[in-house]
Amino acid sequence: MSAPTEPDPSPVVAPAPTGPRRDLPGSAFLTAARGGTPAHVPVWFMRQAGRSLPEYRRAREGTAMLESCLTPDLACEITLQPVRRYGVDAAILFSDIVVPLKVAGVGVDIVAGTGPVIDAPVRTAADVAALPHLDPAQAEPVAQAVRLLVHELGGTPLIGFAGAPFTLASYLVEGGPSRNHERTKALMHADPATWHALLDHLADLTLGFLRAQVEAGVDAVQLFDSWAGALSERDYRELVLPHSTKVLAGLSDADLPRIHFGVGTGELLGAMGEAGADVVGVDWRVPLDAATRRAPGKVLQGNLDPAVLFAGPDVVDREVRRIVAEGHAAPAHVFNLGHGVLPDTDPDALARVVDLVHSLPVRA
Ligand SMILES: Cc1c2[nH]c(c1CCC(=O)O)Cc1[nH]c(c(CCC(=O)O)c1C)Cc1[nH]c(c(CCC(=O)O)c1C)Cc1[nH]c(c(C)c1CCC(=O)O)C2
Repeated sequence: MSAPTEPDPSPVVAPAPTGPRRDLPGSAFLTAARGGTPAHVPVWFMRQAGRSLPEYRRAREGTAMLESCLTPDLACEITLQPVRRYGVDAAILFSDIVVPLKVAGVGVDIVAGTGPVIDAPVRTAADVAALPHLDPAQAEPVAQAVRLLVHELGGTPLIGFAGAPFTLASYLVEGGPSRNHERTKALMHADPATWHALLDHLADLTLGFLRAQVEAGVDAVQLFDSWAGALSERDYRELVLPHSTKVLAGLSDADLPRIHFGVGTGELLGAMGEAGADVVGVDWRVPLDAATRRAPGKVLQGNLDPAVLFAGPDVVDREVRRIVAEGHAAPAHVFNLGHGVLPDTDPDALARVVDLVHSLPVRA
């Protein structure tokens, strides 16, 4: 008879961050994200820092994407650019969802115009077992950028973020961006034990990366499960939700708003809210008054189609007014796009959106 085996010790999660978080009672973003009534409808944009801004293109000249993310002064400057230009109600840390993989030692690069590319895709149990863990010290350049930003931002809150386990797994398994996620779905269905081991590993990595940001002083976090909309609700609930729940639950003691976002997730809005988010991000496919019925009790974030910004000021004006009015059905609303700013977007179109959102009523 074999000796009883020790139970597998679950990875030790760092203790709750105890440092004082900034108190920003005047922040419209934090008030709305907590379900309160802000002085105006808060607005920020996913990918507000990036190629649509000439000052970003100048700052990035000659520096590779991941190197920019890991250079605290540069990451700080790029994060501040859209706050200065637009007067948005929140900054989002300039980083990328593959940064924690990179600093942990996974071979990954971001190829301009393509996205993240992985040197050695992860497809077997042995590949999963060989994945490195994240030592919090490896996140130091990111923590340093957060500390610089908290100092520079004054009353504007800073949103930290990470990629959710499924979206990270899709890049790792496919080896790069994928339209159909076929290798990822093959692994999850053909070898669920390896799949769950992979997602559990990524949940720990993501949580460790978010906690490093929280300890450095971010005021809210967003978990990007950008590609979750590729899944049926049934598969999402069985194969993904427990792992995203682990990440969001691991931050519950930090007392900050947690946003959960994906694209094409109309069918998943309820489940994504159940994962433990305070705020659910909605793309442009579902109007906010319908979204609030699918994710009852959740603050909503969204949901202007980023392509509408190319349709001229009258169309944008009409769409912004419609979205703010539909947002009145939710407990609170944070205005945003339904996905990231497209690189050819005219910054003046975004500036007009900010001014218009700020002028519209918070309640019906
Ligand atoms: C899926 C995903 C990635 N990265 C991210 C996601 C989740 C959000 C989403 O769904 O868009 C998250 C991300 N990436 C970036 C941010 C910056 C913060 C912000 O929102 O302003 C955030 C929040 C910077 C970036 N991340 C990237 C850029 C462009 C790089 C450049 O300027 O050359 C930026 C500003 C690169 C990147 N990184 C990724 C892609 C698909 C790309 C685009 C590839 C390209 O078109 O060149 C992976």
